Amino acid sequence: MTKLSVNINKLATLRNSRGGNAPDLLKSAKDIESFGGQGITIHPRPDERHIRYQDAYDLKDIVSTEFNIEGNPIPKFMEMVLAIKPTQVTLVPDAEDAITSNAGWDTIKNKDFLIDVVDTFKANGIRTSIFVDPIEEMVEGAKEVGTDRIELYTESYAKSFSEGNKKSIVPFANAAKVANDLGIGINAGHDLSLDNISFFKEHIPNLLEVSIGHALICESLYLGLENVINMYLHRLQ
Ligand SMILES: CC(=O)[C@@H](O)[C@H](O)COP(=O)(O)O
Ligand SMILES: NCC(=O)COP(=O)(O)O
Repeated sequence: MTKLSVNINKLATLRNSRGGNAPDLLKSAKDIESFGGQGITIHPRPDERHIRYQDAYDLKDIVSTEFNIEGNPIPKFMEMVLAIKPTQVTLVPDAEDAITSNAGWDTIKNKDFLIDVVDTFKANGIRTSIFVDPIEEMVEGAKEVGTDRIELYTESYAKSFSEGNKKSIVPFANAAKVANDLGIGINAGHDLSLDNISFFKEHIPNLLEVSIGHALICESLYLGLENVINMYLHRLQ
């Protein structure tokens, strides 16, 4: 079974657009869990345009499933994650002005830096995951760094799949084989959706977790949040 971690960044974006507290992020997180979500993911960015650092602290006592915090391990981010001690931290190399995540780590060039960061989080009992493109050398580099898991950056798969090209799964299946051979856990995320999730899961053995936000919230506008979560759970069995 693959766990579904619901990324609630988009709910924070909606809330922030009016400056009040609707939708109530803490209530939404609890509701998502009661609808069957097996984790809550947030990705605070330095400009706090959606999830704010304070949201992360407030969610600490609310999330009772797996809490996954994603971001670039700048000092402010590291301090926050170490104070909250979520289930998992996912390291993403985003530039400050990135609209959304747009690349995985070069785990070879950044080896020493990542070893320090991963060691720090693991010493504090926090599971680590490193966001990588589906490149076999980057998965091998992640192993060298000592991370518990990788998160496969799935935008290229999602884009090609929507254009009818299913061959884009190949690099992901190859990267997953390397990860499985090396004993690293596999997560995945970015632009996964009700349309493309089943094919992805079918081809990635031992897919432990997917984090999904943008498409899931878009789909919920038409189908309802509880219904959509259950549609994902059905596809991830
Ligand atoms: C790592 C990843 O792919 C997601 O966390 C994605 O970056 C969500 O961030 P935004 O909601 O800011 O697009
Ligand atoms: N790690 C990926 C994530 O949390 C959600 O990405 P998206 O579904 O919003 O593209």
